[in-house]
Amino acid sequence: MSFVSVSGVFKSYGRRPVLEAVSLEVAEGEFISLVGASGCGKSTFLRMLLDEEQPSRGTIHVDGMPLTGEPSRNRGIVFQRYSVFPHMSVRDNIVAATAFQTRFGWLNGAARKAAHDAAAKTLERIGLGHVADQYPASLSGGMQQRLAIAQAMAARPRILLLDEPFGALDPGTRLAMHAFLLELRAETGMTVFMVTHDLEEGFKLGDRVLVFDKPRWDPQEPEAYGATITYDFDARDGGIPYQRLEEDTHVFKPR
Ligand SMILES: Nc1ncnc2c1ncn2[C@@H]1O[C@H](COP(=O)(O)OP(=O)(O)OP(=O)(O)O)[C@@H](O)[C@H]1O
Repeated sequence: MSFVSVSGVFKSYGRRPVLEAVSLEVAEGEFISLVGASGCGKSTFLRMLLDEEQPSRGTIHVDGMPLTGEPSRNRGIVFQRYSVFPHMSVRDNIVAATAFQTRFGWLNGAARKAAHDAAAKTLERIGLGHVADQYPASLSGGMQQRLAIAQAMAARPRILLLDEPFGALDPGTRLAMHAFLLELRAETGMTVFMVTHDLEEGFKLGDRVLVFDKPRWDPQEPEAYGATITYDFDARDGGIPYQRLEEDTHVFKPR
Protein backbone atom coordinates (compact mmCIF):
# COMPACT_ATOMS: atom_id res chain seq x y z
CA MET A 1 0.00 0.00 0.00
CA SER A 2 1.19 3.52 -0.71
CA PHE A 3 2.37 5.62 2.18
CA VAL A 4 1.22 8.90 0.61
CA SER A 5 -1.75 8.70 -1.69
CA VAL A 6 -3.00 11.77 -3.56
CA SER A 7 -6.18 11.19 -5.48
CA GLY A 8 -7.84 13.56 -7.97
CA VAL A 9 -6.71 16.70 -6.16
CA PHE A 10 -7.77 20.12 -7.45
CA LYS A 11 -6.84 23.40 -5.77
CA SER A 12 -8.22 26.82 -6.61
CA TYR A 13 -7.78 30.19 -4.95
CA GLY A 14 -11.10 31.95 -5.43
CA ARG A 15 -12.04 31.20 -9.03
CA ARG A 16 -8.45 30.72 -10.10
CA PRO A 17 -7.37 27.10 -10.58
CA VAL A 18 -3.79 26.41 -9.46
CA LEU A 19 -3.67 22.60 -9.53
CA GLU A 20 -5.95 20.16 -11.31
CA ALA A 21 -6.39 16.38 -11.32
CA VAL A 22 -3.22 15.64 -9.35
CA SER A 23 -2.90 11.95 -8.45
CA LEU A 24 0.18 10.33 -6.99
CA GLU A 25 1.22 7.25 -5.05
CA VAL A 26 4.40 7.36 -3.00
CA ALA A 27 5.95 4.50 -1.04
CA GLU A 28 7.42 5.08 2.41
CA GLY A 29 11.09 6.07 2.17
CA GLU A 30 10.93 7.43 -1.38
CA PHE A 31 12.63 10.73 -2.22
CA ILE A 32 10.45 12.77 -4.55
CA SER A 33 11.80 15.84 -6.35
CA LEU A 34 9.26 18.36 -7.64
CA VAL A 35 10.17 20.66 -10.52
CA GLY A 36 8.19 23.03 -12.73
CA ALA A 37 7.78 26.63 -13.84
CA SER A 38 7.51 29.37 -11.28
CA GLY A 39 3.98 29.80 -9.95
CA CYS A 40 2.67 26.42 -11.14
CA GLY A 41 1.70 25.29 -7.66
CA LYS A 42 4.61 23.25 -6.29
CA SER A 43 4.67 25.04 -2.94
CA THR A 44 0.88 24.86 -2.79
CA PHE A 45 1.19 21.09 -3.26
CA LEU A 46 3.72 20.90 -0.40
CA ARG A 47 1.43 22.97 1.82
CA MET A 48 -1.40 20.54 1.10
CA LEU A 49 0.84 17.60 2.07
CA LEU A 50 1.65 19.54 5.24
CA ASP A 51 -2.11 19.92 5.76
CA GLU A 52 -1.76 23.69 5.98
CA GLU A 53 -3.93 24.03 2.88
CA GLN A 54 -6.80 21.77 1.95
CA PRO A 55 -7.63 20.57 -1.58
CA SER A 56 -10.70 22.13 -3.22
CA ARG A 57 -11.51 18.62 -4.48
CA GLY A 58 -9.93 15.20 -4.07
CA THR A 59 -8.21 13.52 -1.15
CA ILE A 60 -4.78 13.05 0.39
CA HIS A 61 -4.08 10.06 2.61
CA VAL A 62 -0.93 9.53 4.66
CA ASP A 63 -0.38 6.04 6.02
CA GLY A 64 -3.96 5.16 5.13
CA MET A 65 -5.49 8.07 7.03
CA PRO A 66 -7.07 11.15 5.42
CA LEU A 67 -5.45 14.46 6.39
CA THR A 68 -7.57 16.21 8.96
CA GLY A 69 -6.31 19.79 9.14
CA GLU A 70 -4.62 19.04 12.48
CA PRO A 71 -0.88 19.63 12.97
CA SER A 72 1.03 16.38 12.99
CA ARG A 73 4.42 15.14 14.09
CA ASN A 74 4.43 13.13 10.92
CA ARG A 75 5.53 16.05 8.80
CA GLY A 76 8.34 18.57 9.05
CA ILE A 77 9.03 21.40 6.62
CA VAL A 78 12.09 23.45 5.64
CA PHE A 79 11.89 26.54 3.47
CA GLN A 80 14.59 28.21 1.40
CA ARG A 81 15.28 30.81 4.08
CA TYR A 82 14.29 32.12 7.45
CA SER A 83 13.01 28.90 8.90
CA VAL A 84 15.02 29.25 12.11
CA PHE A 85 14.20 31.54 15.04
CA PRO A 86 16.67 34.45 14.89
CA HIS A 87 16.20 35.48 18.54
CA MET A 88 17.11 32.05 19.93
CA SER A 89 20.50 30.40 20.26
CA VAL A 90 21.30 27.49 17.97
CA ARG A 91 20.70 25.04 20.84
CA ASP A 92 17.39 26.66 21.81
CA ASN A 93 16.22 26.44 18.19
CA ILE A 94 16.39 22.65 18.46
CA VAL A 95 14.94 22.53 21.99
CA ALA A 96 12.04 24.81 20.93
CA ALA A 97 11.25 22.55 17.98
CA THR A 98 10.93 19.64 20.42
CA ALA A 99 8.78 21.75 22.77
CA PHE A 100 6.38 22.67 19.96
CA GLN A 101 5.58 19.00 19.56
CA THR A 102 4.20 18.82 23.10
CA ARG A 103 0.58 19.55 23.83
CA PHE A 104 1.17 22.93 25.49
CA GLY A 105 4.28 23.95 23.60
CA TRP A 106 6.66 23.89 26.56
CA LEU A 107 8.87 21.46 28.42
CA ASN A 108 9.46 21.14 32.11
CA GLY A 109 11.92 19.37 34.41
CA ALA A 110 13.05 16.02 33.09
CA ALA A 111 11.57 16.60 29.64
CA ARG A 112 13.53 19.85 29.32
CA LYS A 113 16.76 18.17 30.38
CA ALA A 114 16.13 15.31 27.93
CA ALA A 115 15.45 17.83 25.14
CA HIS A 116 18.72 19.67 25.96
CA ASP A 117 20.67 16.41 25.90
CA ALA A 118 19.05 15.37 22.62
CA ALA A 119 19.76 18.83 21.14
CA ALA A 120 23.42 18.58 22.14
CA LYS A 121 23.67 15.19 20.41
CA THR A 122 21.91 16.47 17.30
CA LEU A 123 24.18 19.52 17.09
CA GLU A 124 27.30 17.33 17.38
CA ARG A 125 25.86 15.02 14.75
CA ILE A 126 25.36 17.86 12.24
CA GLY A 127 28.65 19.57 13.04
CA LEU A 128 27.16 22.56 14.89
CA GLY A 129 28.16 21.56 18.43
CA HIS A 130 30.79 24.30 18.61
CA VAL A 131 28.26 27.06 17.83
CA ALA A 132 25.44 25.87 20.13
CA ASP A 133 25.42 29.13 22.12
CA GLN A 134 25.57 31.45 19.13
CA TYR A 135 22.64 33.05 17.33
CA PRO A 136 21.70 31.95 13.80
CA ALA A 137 22.76 35.30 12.27
CA SER A 138 26.37 34.51 13.14
CA LEU A 139 26.28 31.25 11.12
CA SER A 140 27.01 30.74 7.42
CA GLY A 141 24.11 29.99 5.05
CA GLY A 142 24.95 26.27 4.96
CA MET A 143 25.10 26.10 8.77
CA GLN A 144 21.73 27.88 9.06
CA GLN A 145 20.19 25.46 6.60
CA ARG A 146 21.65 22.47 8.46
CA LEU A 147 20.10 23.91 11.61
CA ALA A 148 16.74 24.34 9.84
CA ILE A 149 16.79 20.71 8.66
CA ALA A 150 17.82 19.47 12.12
CA GLN A 151 15.01 21.57 13.62
CA ALA A 152 12.46 20.00 11.28
CA MET A 153 13.89 16.57 12.17
CA ALA A 154 13.66 17.17 15.92
CA ALA A 155 10.15 15.72 15.97
CA ARG A 156 11.34 12.68 13.98
CA PRO A 157 8.86 13.30 11.15
CA ARG A 158 8.15 10.45 8.77
CA ILE A 159 7.82 12.97 5.94
CA LEU A 160 10.25 15.81 5.32
CA LEU A 161 9.02 18.59 3.03
CA LEU A 162 11.73 20.79 1.54
CA ASP A 163 10.86 23.94 -0.42
CA GLU A 164 13.95 24.94 -2.43
CA PRO A 165 16.08 24.27 0.64
CA PHE A 166 19.45 24.85 -1.02
CA GLY A 167 18.52 27.63 -3.45
CA ALA A 168 20.33 30.34 -1.53
CA LEU A 169 23.59 28.43 -1.00
CA ASP A 170 26.86 28.64 -2.91
CA PRO A 171 27.74 25.56 -5.05
CA GLY A 172 30.27 24.09 -2.59
CA THR A 173 27.95 24.37 0.39
CA ARG A 174 25.14 22.94 -1.71
CA LEU A 175 27.17 19.79 -2.40
CA ALA A 176 27.95 19.40 1.30
CA MET A 177 24.22 19.78 2.07
CA HIS A 178 23.33 17.12 -0.50
CA ALA A 179 25.65 14.68 1.26
CA PHE A 180 24.19 15.68 4.65
CA LEU A 181 20.62 15.16 3.46
CA LEU A 182 21.37 11.78 1.85
CA GLU A 183 23.05 10.62 5.07
CA LEU A 184 20.10 11.73 7.21
CA ARG A 185 17.72 10.03 4.87
CA ALA A 186 19.65 6.75 4.89
CA GLU A 187 19.73 6.91 8.68
CA THR A 188 16.04 7.65 9.22
CA GLY A 189 14.31 6.06 6.20
CA MET A 190 12.12 9.17 5.98
CA THR A 191 10.03 10.04 2.95
CA VAL A 192 11.13 13.30 1.33
CA PHE A 193 9.38 15.74 -1.00
CA MET A 194 11.72 18.45 -2.28
CA VAL A 195 10.87 21.38 -4.54
CA THR A 196 13.85 22.51 -6.56
CA HIS A 197 14.53 24.69 -9.59
CA ASP A 198 17.73 22.76 -10.26
CA LEU A 199 17.00 19.70 -12.42
CA GLU A 200 20.40 18.21 -11.78
CA GLU A 201 19.83 18.45 -8.03
CA GLY A 202 16.37 16.89 -8.49
CA PHE A 203 17.76 13.90 -10.37
CA LYS A 204 20.79 13.50 -8.14
CA LEU A 205 18.85 13.36 -4.88
CA GLY A 206 15.46 12.03 -5.95
CA ASP A 207 14.23 8.50 -6.63
CA ARG A 208 11.59 10.15 -8.78
CA VAL A 209 11.34 13.57 -10.39
CA LEU A 210 7.81 14.91 -10.84
CA VAL A 211 7.25 17.70 -13.35
CA PHE A 212 4.38 20.09 -12.69
CA ASP A 213 3.08 21.80 -15.80
CA LYS A 214 -0.13 23.00 -17.43
CA PRO A 215 -1.40 20.44 -19.93
CA ARG A 216 -3.97 22.98 -21.12
CA TRP A 217 -2.91 26.49 -21.96
CA ASP A 218 -4.88 29.45 -23.27
CA PRO A 219 -2.55 32.25 -24.44
CA GLN A 220 -5.42 34.75 -24.09
CA GLU A 221 -5.98 33.69 -20.52
CA PRO A 222 -2.82 32.07 -19.06
CA GLU A 223 -4.42 31.61 -15.64
CA ALA A 224 -7.52 29.80 -16.93
CA TYR A 225 -6.14 26.33 -16.16
CA GLY A 226 -4.20 24.71 -13.36
CA ALA A 227 -1.08 22.56 -13.44
CA THR A 228 -0.79 18.84 -12.89
CA ILE A 229 1.95 16.21 -12.83
CA THR A 230 2.89 15.82 -16.49
CA TYR A 231 5.96 13.61 -16.04
CA ASP A 232 6.95 11.16 -13.35
CA PHE A 233 10.59 10.24 -14.04
CA ASP A 234 12.38 7.29 -12.52
CA ALA A 235 15.55 9.00 -11.25
CA ARG A 236 17.23 6.01 -9.61
CA ASP A 237 20.42 4.68 -11.16
CA GLY A 238 21.34 8.05 -12.61
CA GLY A 239 18.09 9.36 -14.00
CA ILE A 240 17.30 10.36 -17.56
CA PRO A 241 19.31 7.77 -19.57
CA TYR A 242 17.50 5.01 -17.69
CA GLN A 243 13.94 6.17 -18.29
CA ARG A 244 11.20 3.69 -18.89
CA LEU A 245 8.25 5.89 -19.77
CA GLU A 246 4.70 5.05 -20.61
CA GLU A 247 2.20 7.54 -21.90
CA ASP A 248 -1.18 7.62 -20.19
CA THR A 249 -3.05 10.59 -21.69
CA HIS A 250 -0.79 13.50 -20.74
CA VAL A 251 0.73 11.79 -17.72
CA PHE A 252 3.91 9.72 -17.97
CA LYS A 253 4.56 7.09 -15.35
CA PRO A 254 7.52 4.84 -14.73
CA ARG A 255 6.63 1.20 -15.32
N1 LIG B 1 -2.86 31.74 -0.26
C1 LIG B 1 -2.96 32.05 -1.56
N2 LIG B 1 -3.98 32.82 -2.01
C2 LIG B 1 -4.10 33.11 -3.33
N3 LIG B 1 -3.26 32.70 -4.29
C3 LIG B 1 -2.22 31.93 -3.89
C4 LIG B 1 -2.03 31.56 -2.52
N4 LIG B 1 -0.92 30.78 -2.43
C5 LIG B 1 -0.46 30.66 -3.70
N5 LIG B 1 -1.23 31.35 -4.57
C6 LIG B 1 -1.05 31.44 -6.02
O1 LIG B 1 -0.99 30.11 -6.52
C7 LIG B 1 -0.02 30.02 -7.56
C8 LIG B 1 0.94 28.90 -7.24
O2 LIG B 1 1.81 29.33 -6.20
P1 LIG B 1 2.97 28.40 -5.63
O3 LIG B 1 3.73 29.22 -4.65
O4 LIG B 1 2.40 27.13 -5.17
O5 LIG B 1 3.84 28.14 -6.95
P2 LIG B 1 5.30 27.53 -7.08
O6 LIG B 1 5.22 26.56 -8.21
O7 LIG B 1 5.75 27.00 -5.78
O8 LIG B 1 6.16 28.79 -7.50
P3 LIG B 1 7.72 29.12 -7.27
O9 LIG B 1 8.47 28.08 -8.04
O10 LIG B 1 7.86 30.48 -7.85
O11 LIG B 1 7.97 29.07 -5.79
C9 LIG B 1 0.66 31.38 -7.66
O12 LIG B 1 0.14 32.08 -8.76
C10 LIG B 1 0.29 32.07 -6.37
O13 LIG B 1 0.14 33.45 -6.58
